[in-house]
Amino acid sequence: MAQYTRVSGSVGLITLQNPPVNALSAAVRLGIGEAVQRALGDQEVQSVVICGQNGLFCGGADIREFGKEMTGPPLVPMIHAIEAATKPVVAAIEGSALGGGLELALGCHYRISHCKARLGLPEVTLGLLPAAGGTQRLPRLIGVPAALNLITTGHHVTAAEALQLGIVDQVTEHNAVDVAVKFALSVTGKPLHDRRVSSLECPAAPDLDSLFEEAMLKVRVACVQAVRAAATLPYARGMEREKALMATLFGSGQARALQYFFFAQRAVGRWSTPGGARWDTSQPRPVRTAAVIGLGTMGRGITVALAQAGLSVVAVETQAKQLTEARKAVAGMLKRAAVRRGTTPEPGSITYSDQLQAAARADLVIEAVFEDMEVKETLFRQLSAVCRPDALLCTNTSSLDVDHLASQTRHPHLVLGMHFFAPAQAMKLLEVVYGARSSPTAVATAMQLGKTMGKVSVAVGNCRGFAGNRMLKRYLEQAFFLLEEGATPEGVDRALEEFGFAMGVFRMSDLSGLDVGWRVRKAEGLAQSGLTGPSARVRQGRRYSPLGDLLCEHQRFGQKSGRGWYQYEPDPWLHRFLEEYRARHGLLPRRIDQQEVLERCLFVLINEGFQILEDRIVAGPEDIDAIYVLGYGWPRHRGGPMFYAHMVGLERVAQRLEHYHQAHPEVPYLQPCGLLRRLVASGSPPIHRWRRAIAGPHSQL
Ligand SMILES: CCC/C=C/C(=O)SCCNC(=O)CCNC(=O)[C@H](O)C(C)(C)COP(=O)([O-])OP(=O)([O-])OC[C@H]1O[C@@H](n2cnc3c(N)ncnc32)[C@H](O)[C@@H]1OP(=O)([O-])[O-]
Repeated sequence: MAQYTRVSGSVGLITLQNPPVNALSAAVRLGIGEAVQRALGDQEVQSVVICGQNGLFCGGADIREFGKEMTGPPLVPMIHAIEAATKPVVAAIEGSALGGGLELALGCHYRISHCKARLGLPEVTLGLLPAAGGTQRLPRLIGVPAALNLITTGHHVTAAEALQLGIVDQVTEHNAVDVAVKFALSVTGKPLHDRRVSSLECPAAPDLDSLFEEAMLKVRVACVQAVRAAATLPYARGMEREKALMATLFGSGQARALQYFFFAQRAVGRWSTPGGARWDTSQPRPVRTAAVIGLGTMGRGITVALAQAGLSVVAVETQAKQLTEARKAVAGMLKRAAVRRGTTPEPGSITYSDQLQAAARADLVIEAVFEDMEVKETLFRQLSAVCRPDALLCTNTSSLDVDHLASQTRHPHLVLGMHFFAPAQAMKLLEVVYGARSSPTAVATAMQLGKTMGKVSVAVGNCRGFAGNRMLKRYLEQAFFLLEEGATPEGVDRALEEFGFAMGVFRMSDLSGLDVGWRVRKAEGLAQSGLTGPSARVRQGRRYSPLGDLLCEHQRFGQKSGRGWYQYEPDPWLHRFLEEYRARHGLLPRRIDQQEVLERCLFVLINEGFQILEDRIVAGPEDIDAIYVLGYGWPRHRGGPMFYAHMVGLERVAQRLEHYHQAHPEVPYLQPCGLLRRLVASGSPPIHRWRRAIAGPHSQL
């Protein structure tokens, strides 16, 4: 909706009203159109101001309407009508003017922005282009190079940057609506022709062709083609081109996946646990001081993330040398981040200590010591004695049992996992792992703290590997099996990288270090050296590949040792090693195509995702997708593993898993899990219905 009032005698004020972000829904478009007509027809009104309620101009088109049949008046003619108005129209931009919101403002004759506002055309991040005149008006207003940059990256700019670029006419520290009303009074009666952006000539830029060619290479082809139309065609033909290009994008799988993921990231904030704790009934506690115990790579990153979020941090490391190094490294990270942001580093909110006692007054403690249960058990007992009785005690373990650690403390309801991803100061994902006894307040507090640190927090139940690493294990396992059967690391990685992963599984393992997993497998009794014959490839009655262990026995730990699955210097060793390994175990190599690589690696991971949903480790498929896109490099334009399964079709996923299970009966995880089978049997409902379908006693399956 849009509210119309008259203010200061002669200014028609139109306020967009559609909480929370004043998205341009059908009702809002209708409301704006009617209000504009009213203002233009009102004899008393000399000028018009458009603003949004609650300090936010407009978050753009209503993404929830995408993919549904269009209702209500379209956006483009409405913006045209505003631009064609014979009374000056001023946009008062507060909060955000994004996508269709900025395009609406570009249709106005003047733009006044509050200094804290952010502006941008993020459509490309949703697989779309700014098709409400954005690709035609923005280049005419600020020139092709700057417009191309904003449109093809989707980056937001600050009000100050927008002023410098020429997107807005004035920036104010005061109430932008009041300033815009005064401004509207001052421009009453002034000619409007050269204020209509669509009638401007696109400013000439040298060497436009090479600019477009370069931008084309950056893939955002449709956006580039549309902006090229602005530079080369009259406005009306440019608009036709924009519309045609948008039509090709609108129904694409990529756009659907990106829009799904936009909402998935937000859906994970509405967490719930099988015990009945929920985001809307659990109150987080304020956290002002946090302690980090253990200042290795993870501890340092966590310290930086907490300090950047404005908390006081007590950083504890008992080894003197490590403490000195950490202090230097943290200062360096904070400095580099400040330079990137164009600010100065915050004055020290971090205190360092080599004594655990220093954590005594912290509201929350995150331990990031060596991944070893005995070390962590001892630490939790000590923390429980040293810290405040109401302090939250969190572990950054990536796989150890949170319930067991909780049982070492006096207040197990205050113990949680906070599983960060490296580098912890940069990665957007946080798994908040609740144990059987974790209190709703503890979960809410950790979830909120993650958000304060700018992360997407996902609530996950306690199980081996939690959600992300539990699924990863199955994916890695299939990759090893494929090598045994004849594939090469290059071939597997190529298939995954062409699918969209930034790095294939072997390249990724080399980067993170092969010895880490080896140590875990040794502790679990899986990695055993010297085994020969059939028993070498079987553990706990299931197929097991010792390839990763053998590589480590040859001191190939990945990039850190100069070689792993790849040879970082000329070295035919690995292929010979694989041939000998296959011969030793009587494995006949065969040609493995890309389809098999993808299906075996990805469908087994998806199958484990369904098992995790069935075990109620996470509340919905969005949780898994957020974890995989933000923490494990799953290509965002494919929405996440569970959305991908929905796109491929559950029946096909189940059939292919069944097929591979028949070929490899010794790998039980290839068998479609119960939930996947039941979803298929109930007609493969779309992904937004899975949550309801899974929900315990009311299950519809
Ligand atoms: C021809 C067409 C051409 C134009 C195309 C476009 O404009 S494409 C659009 C281009 N625009 C964009 O891509 C901008 C997307 N939006 C944003 O970047 C941010 O929301 C923000 C910066 C506006 C506010 O940040 P913040 O941290 O204050 O808030 P938050 O992010 O937590 O969101 C709060 C709630 O609002 C919901 N919601 C948000 N936007 C939309 C929407 N457009 N629609 C519907 N819903 C939307 C969001 O799901 C959440 O709902 P929940 O979970 O509470 O049910």
